[in-house]
Amino acid sequence: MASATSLFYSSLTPKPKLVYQNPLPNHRPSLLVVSSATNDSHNNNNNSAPPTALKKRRPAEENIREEARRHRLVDGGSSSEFSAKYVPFNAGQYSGECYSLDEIVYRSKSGGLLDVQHDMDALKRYDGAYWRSLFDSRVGKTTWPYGSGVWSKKEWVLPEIDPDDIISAFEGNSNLFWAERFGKEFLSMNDLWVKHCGISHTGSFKDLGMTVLVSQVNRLRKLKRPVVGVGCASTGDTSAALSAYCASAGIPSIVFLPANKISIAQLVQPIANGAFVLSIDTDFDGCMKLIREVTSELPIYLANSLNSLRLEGQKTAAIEILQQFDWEVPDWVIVPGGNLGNIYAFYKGFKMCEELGLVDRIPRLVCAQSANANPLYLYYKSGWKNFQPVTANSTFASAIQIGDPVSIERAVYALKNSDGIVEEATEEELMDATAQADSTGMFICPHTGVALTALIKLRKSGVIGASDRTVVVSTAHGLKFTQSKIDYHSKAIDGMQCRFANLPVQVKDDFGAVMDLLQQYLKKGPKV
Ligand SMILES: Cc1ncc(COP(=O)(O)O)c(C=O)c1O
Ligand SMILES: N[C@@H](CCOP(=O)(O)O)C(=O)O
Repeated sequence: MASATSLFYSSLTPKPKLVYQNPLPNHRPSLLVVSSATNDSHNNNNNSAPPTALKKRRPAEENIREEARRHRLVDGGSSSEFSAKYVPFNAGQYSGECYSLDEIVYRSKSGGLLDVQHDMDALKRYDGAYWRSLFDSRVGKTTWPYGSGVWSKKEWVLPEIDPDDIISAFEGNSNLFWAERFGKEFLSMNDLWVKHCGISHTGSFKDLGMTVLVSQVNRLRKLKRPVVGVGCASTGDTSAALSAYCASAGIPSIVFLPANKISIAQLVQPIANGAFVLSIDTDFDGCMKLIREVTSELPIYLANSLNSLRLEGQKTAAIEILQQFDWEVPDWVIVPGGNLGNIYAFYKGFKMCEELGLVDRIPRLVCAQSANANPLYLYYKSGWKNFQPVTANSTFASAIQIGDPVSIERAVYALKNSDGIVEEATEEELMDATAQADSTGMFICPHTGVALTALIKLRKSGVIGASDRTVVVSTAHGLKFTQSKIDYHSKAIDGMQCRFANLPVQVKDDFGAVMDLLQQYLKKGPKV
C-alpha cells in the first residue's frame, strides 16, 4: 500500500493531459514522475486553481538525492521505458552498427563520428503537449536531478542513468536576455535575444554537456569499467567544466592546454579544481591530436565533443530557448563555432522538439567563425565542395581558435538541414561588436562578439529582417576575457581603431580637479 507521503507526493506531481499513441500497461513511467512542490494551473484545462497542498519538508538527516531515491522506491523503482544507444553518425537506420552507452567507444567501425540515438518510438508514445507540460513543470525547482536545465529533460538525454549516478550543478535554465537597446540602436530590431549560456557554473555552455559526460563516467566507474580519469584538450572552457564536474564527483581529470593561448581566468579554473594540467607547446589542434592518441592507449575517458555524449547535454539549450518563448519558434539562432559540436547540438535539440510534436518547425541556424580560424566558413563559401583544415591564427575569440574541427560533418549536416548560413568576423569586427554590446549593458565574451558580427552582417544584407525573432547564443562569461576588453578600451591593439573604446580618465585627488572634469563631461552631454 502506498504510504501517506507517497500519496502526498504524487498529489503534487504535475499531471499533464496525456495522449497516448500506444497505451502503455504502466501508463505513468516512474522517471516521468517529478516531485514538484507546485501543481501549476497550466496543467488544468479548466483553469481552476489546483488543490494546493504544501510539500512536507524532507527529514533533516536526508539530502535531496536521498529524498529523490526514497520517492523512486515508493513509486516502484527507476527502470526506464526509454533508451538510447550510440550509432554511427548519419549512417541511416539500416546500418545495424550500434553500441550501448555503457561501452567506451568514440568512433564507428569505419572511423566516423558517433551519435546518440534515442528510441523515438518510445518517446512518441507521449504527445508534444505532454512533453511541453512535463518540461515546464520542472523549471527552477530543486528536485533532484530535475532542477537542472539539462536533467529536466532527462528522458531525452540519458534516459537510463540512475539519478543517484548523476553529477549536476543544477546547470542550464540560463537567462534569455531581451537585447532591447542593442537591437533597437544598432540593428533596428525589436525581437533580438541573447541566450546567456555562459552565465553558468563554470562560465560557459560546456557545463551542459559535461554534467552528462561526467555522470556517465561516474556510472561506468560504478560498473567497474576501466576509467582511471577523464581527459580533454581545451581552449579553456571544456577544461574548466571538466575539472569542476570531476572534482565534484571525486574523479581525476587531466587537461591538455595550448601554452599561452587561453585566458588567465580559464587557466586558473582547472588548477583550482585540482586537475592535472599539461600546458603544451602547441595549438588546440595539436592538443586534440595528442589527447586522442593518449586516450586510445590509457584508460582515460575522452571528454571532448568528439564524444557524442556531450552533445546530449548541450542540445538542451535549444529546447530551453523554445520553452522560454512558450514553445514559439524563433526565426534565427546564431551560434559561434570552433570544434563545431555545439551547432549540431542546437540542431538536434530543435529537431527532436519538431519530431516529437512540441513545435512545428525549426529555426534557421547561423554558425559564426572568427576569420582567423574559419575552416567551416571557407568550406561553406566553396559550396560545400572542398573541406580543408586550416592553421588557426591567433584571435581574441581564443576559445574558437581551432583549424581542424572534429565535428565538421555534424556541423555541415546541421546547416544543410536547417537552411543554415556560415558567417565570419574579423578581429576588429568582433571586438567592436563586443564593445557595442557591452555599451548597452551586456558584458559578453569575444565569441559572442563573433556571433553578433554575423548578425550585423546578415541584417545589413537584408537576410535577417528587422522583425525576425533572432537569438544570439552567448557561449561564455565576459569575465573570463577581461584582458581583451582592457586592451580594447585602452586602445592598445595594434592596427585596430577601437572605435567604441571608453578610456578611464586620470585625475588628481582634488575636489576642484574632479569638479572641472565633471563639468566638462556634463557640458559635452554624457555619452550613452
Ligand atoms: C566560449 C566558446 N564559444 C564557442 C565555442 C565553440 O563551440 P564548438 O566547439 O562546439 O563549436 C567554444 C568551444 O569551442 C567556446 O569555448
Ligand atoms: N572551446 C573548446 C574547444 C574544445 O571543444 P570541445 O567541445 O570539443 O570540447 C574548449 O573550451 O576547450
